[in-house]
Amino acid sequence: MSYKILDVQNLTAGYGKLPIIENMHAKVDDGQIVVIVGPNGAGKSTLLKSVFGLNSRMSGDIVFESQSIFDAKTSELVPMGISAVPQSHNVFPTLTVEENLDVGTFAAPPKDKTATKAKILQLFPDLKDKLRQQAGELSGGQRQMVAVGRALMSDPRLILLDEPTAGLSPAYLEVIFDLLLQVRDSGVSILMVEQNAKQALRIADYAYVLVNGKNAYEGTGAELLENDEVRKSFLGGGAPK
Ligand SMILES: Nc1ncnc2c1ncn2[C@@H]1O[C@H](COP(=O)(O)OP(=O)(O)OP(=O)(O)O)[C@@H](O)[C@H]1O
Repeated sequence: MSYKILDVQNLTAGYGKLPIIENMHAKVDDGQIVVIVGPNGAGKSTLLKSVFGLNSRMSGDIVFESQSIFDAKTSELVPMGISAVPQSHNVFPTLTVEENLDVGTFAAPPKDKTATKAKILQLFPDLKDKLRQQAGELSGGQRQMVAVGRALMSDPRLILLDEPTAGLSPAYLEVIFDLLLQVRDSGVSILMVEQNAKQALRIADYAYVLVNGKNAYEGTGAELLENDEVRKSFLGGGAPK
């Protein structure tokens, strides 16, 4: 099977000369949500940073839409169709919601900014009447919508999300995951790191468990939720729900 969107092959990457992830693989196909889970410090964020050109890629390859991006800089990746949402500080609190969305067009202007913004507001209707409000005044969940919305403003085909539900209440968690399903169904593939592993696996088309910088398990979200070892070691035990 060929992977149309992203193919991370045998990747070793880290910071300076220190490797954190080693010989790792991960793939994202068209229209998929792919989730990376694993213990603290496993290297999940490091993988996302490597794909987005934010740290040292040492060996292996990263292929986006059949083209190697192993040596590409972040500033080149956004116009190619990759966007990212960092884990924290991901909105400009003193800018309005609309200004935050507009920032997302700076690195790669969409073909039709008005149409792209309208599409995003259709996905996140909660933001419609808050366009002139400062992003810092919004709830955590709404801020997360702004951050994802901003990433979508460059019309990406792949977005990288680092713990989109970090710090959110359990009620909001479901809201954000539902929205991500809608984003996927709108034609944008998602590679996402998540601490709320059980819930994230429920929406995952495919998932990888990363341990100590190496691939440990992989499968569809449903397969991993039913895997006894994965459940015991990474999902807090208990029967699948
Ligand atoms: N900028 C950096 N420079 C040096 N080492 C780093 C840097 N960022 C992260 N590390 C190290 O890389 C390792 C993996 O960190 P990473 O943030 O990728 O893990 P993670 O799986 O995302 O963890 P968490 O779930 O806690 O966010 C850790 O040992 C961390 O200390």
